Amino acid sequence: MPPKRKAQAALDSDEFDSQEEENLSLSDRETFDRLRDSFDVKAMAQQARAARGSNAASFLFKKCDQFDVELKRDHRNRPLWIDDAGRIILESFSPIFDEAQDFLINIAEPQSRVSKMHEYTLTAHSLFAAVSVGHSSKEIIEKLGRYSKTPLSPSVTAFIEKSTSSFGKAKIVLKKTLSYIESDDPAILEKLLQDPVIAECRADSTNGLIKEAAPKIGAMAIPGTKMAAGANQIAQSTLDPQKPSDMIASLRDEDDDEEEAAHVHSFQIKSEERERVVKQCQDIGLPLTEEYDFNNDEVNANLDIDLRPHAQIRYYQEKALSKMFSNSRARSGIIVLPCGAGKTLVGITAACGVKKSVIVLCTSAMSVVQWRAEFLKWSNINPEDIAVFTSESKNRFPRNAGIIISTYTMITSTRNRSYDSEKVMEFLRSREWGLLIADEVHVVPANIFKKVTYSIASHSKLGLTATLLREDDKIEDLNFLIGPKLYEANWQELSEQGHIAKVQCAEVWCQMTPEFYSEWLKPSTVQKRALLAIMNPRKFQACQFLIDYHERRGDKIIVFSDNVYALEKYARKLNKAYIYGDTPQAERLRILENFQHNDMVNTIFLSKIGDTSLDLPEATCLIQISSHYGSRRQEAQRLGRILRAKRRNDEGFNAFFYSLVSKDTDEMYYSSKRQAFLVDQGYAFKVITRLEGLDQRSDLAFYTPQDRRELLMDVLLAKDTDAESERIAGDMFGTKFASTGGKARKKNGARRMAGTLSELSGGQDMAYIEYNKSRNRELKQKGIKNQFIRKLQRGTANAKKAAK
Ligand SMILES: Nc1ncnc2c1ncn2[C@@H]1O[C@H](COP(=O)(O)OP(=O)(O)OP(=O)(O)O)[C@@H](O)[C@H]1O
Repeated sequence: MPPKRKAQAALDSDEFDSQEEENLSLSDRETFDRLRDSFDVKAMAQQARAARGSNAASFLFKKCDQFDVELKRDHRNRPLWIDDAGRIILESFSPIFDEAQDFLINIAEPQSRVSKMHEYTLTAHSLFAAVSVGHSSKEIIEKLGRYSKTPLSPSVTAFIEKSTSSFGKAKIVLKKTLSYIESDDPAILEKLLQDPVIAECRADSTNGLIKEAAPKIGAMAIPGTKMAAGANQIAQSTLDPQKPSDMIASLRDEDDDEEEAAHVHSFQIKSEERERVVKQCQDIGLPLTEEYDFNNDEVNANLDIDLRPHAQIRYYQEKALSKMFSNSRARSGIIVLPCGAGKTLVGITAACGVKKSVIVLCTSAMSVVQWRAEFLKWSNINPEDIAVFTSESKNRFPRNAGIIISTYTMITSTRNRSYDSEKVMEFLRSREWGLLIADEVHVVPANIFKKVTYSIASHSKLGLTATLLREDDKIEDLNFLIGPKLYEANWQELSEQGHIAKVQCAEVWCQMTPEFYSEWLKPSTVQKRALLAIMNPRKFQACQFLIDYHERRGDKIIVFSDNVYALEKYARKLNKAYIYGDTPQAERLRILENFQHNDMVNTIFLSKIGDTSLDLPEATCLIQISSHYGSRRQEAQRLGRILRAKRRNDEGFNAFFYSLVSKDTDEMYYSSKRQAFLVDQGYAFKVITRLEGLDQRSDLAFYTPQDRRELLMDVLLAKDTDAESERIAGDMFGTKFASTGGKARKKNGARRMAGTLSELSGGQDMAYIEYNKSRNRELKQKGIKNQFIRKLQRGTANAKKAAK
């Protein structure tokens, strides 16, 4: 029975039939389960029936007083339910779904977007972001009312009015690398200065305010004015890809009719207290805006950069950028796009829009190399104008304006800076930057980002991420560290349109062998038990079986293991190449190059260094054998490695994502936690309880009891440190989470459905040949070069040369 009828049936029966509930697809079930946890389904169904509601979601709103209110007569044509607390359910099967979704994405936080129903929440932050991209309070209330099946409750209306009324009253600006709070209205500043925290952060000790003639910069975007209309026009512009030159022109379009305030008033704050002030202003209900009028900045030199003619911005990239650039200024904030959807090009286009010096911060030196290569690929920037600041190369650009790409660690580490590093840091500190692009921004801890903004005086900041997720729940910090979320794309929509691959996700349950399980049950250290679960021979065989199966289908496979001991054991035993933190850069590039272009190398093993930023469009299958506790962020980013699959637009193409878990161990608990985010993005995880044909395969590793006992001995003799996840210098991922033993999140885990591999993809008749030599060494002897890798290598070599 389709989910809509299923929901309808729930209205017509006294309770949810558990057998029928089993038949729901996982994503629908997940929504029902989660919502049902917080509501009383029976009562909801009765209430909704009483209200004669015949809509799919009506029974989900038991606690809403508004169900005493009549549904609008034409409620069937309206797609939204809004409860008193600002939670919104959108029916994705409504004919006006697209229009309603476009609107909701601007004003509310998406929580869950499974196939038939999407869930959003109105928050103060989301409404602040809505006003900052040109929506007025009146417009928000009117539109929500129009889409809603019931009249808006007064509490929702009041919340919207309150959250939007204080927007734009004061802003934070940068003048000659110093920070000021500025407003047209001195009373607002006086009010701010009455706050003890803000007063303490003031840089000067005078009582008065600085009064200046209003700069050309003009007033802030006022919702409903021509400026805002212009912004909306860009936001709602054609979905067809635009010519890059038009795109940039529209981003830089000026509006001369804007009215200017006669004077502005300001006071200076201590640069190191910038974030504290921004946060405090938010807390007291006077959020500061940060916008950069780059067109009128005559102090900082212009950067000669434009997109190349072949760069065609996709519609969702354009939508995201239009949120940043409406009203001809660059607004600080965060853009959320799925992995592989092209955040780098969004960042590059933003740099082409601002045309002032840009600093890009990444999480690793490898990403730095990739960002540089992408700048050269998509823009006409003079290669000399892009400098790289990493431990290997410490460059500056020679002209007045340029781009520097570096890592968070390079900018924020204070210990033992070399002379060269210190010189570059001085260079970075001494100037104003037009734009700071923060890649993978969700992983940056607040204290690190504070150090960044203290060192780098930038007029605007753009945070890029695929998952606004942090296991320590500090994601809220980003609102004041960078700015509000400007745009978040829908994963399923992009995958339907072929911008990212469609993926079949499965969790494969692997029985522990008796000898491994009896050891696992004994009192032992957490580390040893984890290692026993990872090295479970059944898991090993499942991995081997899946590799064989997918290699035969012509897939290119990445096997992920956080644990380096397991990574090496698996890879060596299966004679596959592997990369982890200690693998030298040249060897990494050689392996990746072979993976992409050598038909003999179809599987590689990667440690968590491959979680992010690796652009391997050949990869079509991913197998995860060990991972970082319940990290939803890692799960999503790993999925991202196959979302860019080159073959994604082939007819009927599917990429595959398998998580192998040892049954009846902690791995099962963590696995379900890990899936929660992806389930919210509409992915359905199947559980494979039995790999058909695996038991008959006598050629698989550890087939004999003797082999299994030997493996067990190895594992028991391994050091506890072997069982730990890899620690990578400068790695910021999940460190906090690790310290809490993975128990930081309260969010529900995903629910699973049983199935067999054949349902997913079918599989039999595998062959296995064992080699003794390390595949890494073998590849070293052969060596293949392609353009992409050569470019990467050339980038590194040039950087090294320049550094000398
Ligand atoms: N508009 C576009 N036209 C053509 N190719 C594009 C476009 N945007 C992005 N791509 C390509 O898509 C691939 C993925 O882009 P990118 O590496 O920027 O993804 P990402 O969003 O940063 O992913 P991750 O979060 O995994 O790092 C790259 O090969 C990039 O060149």
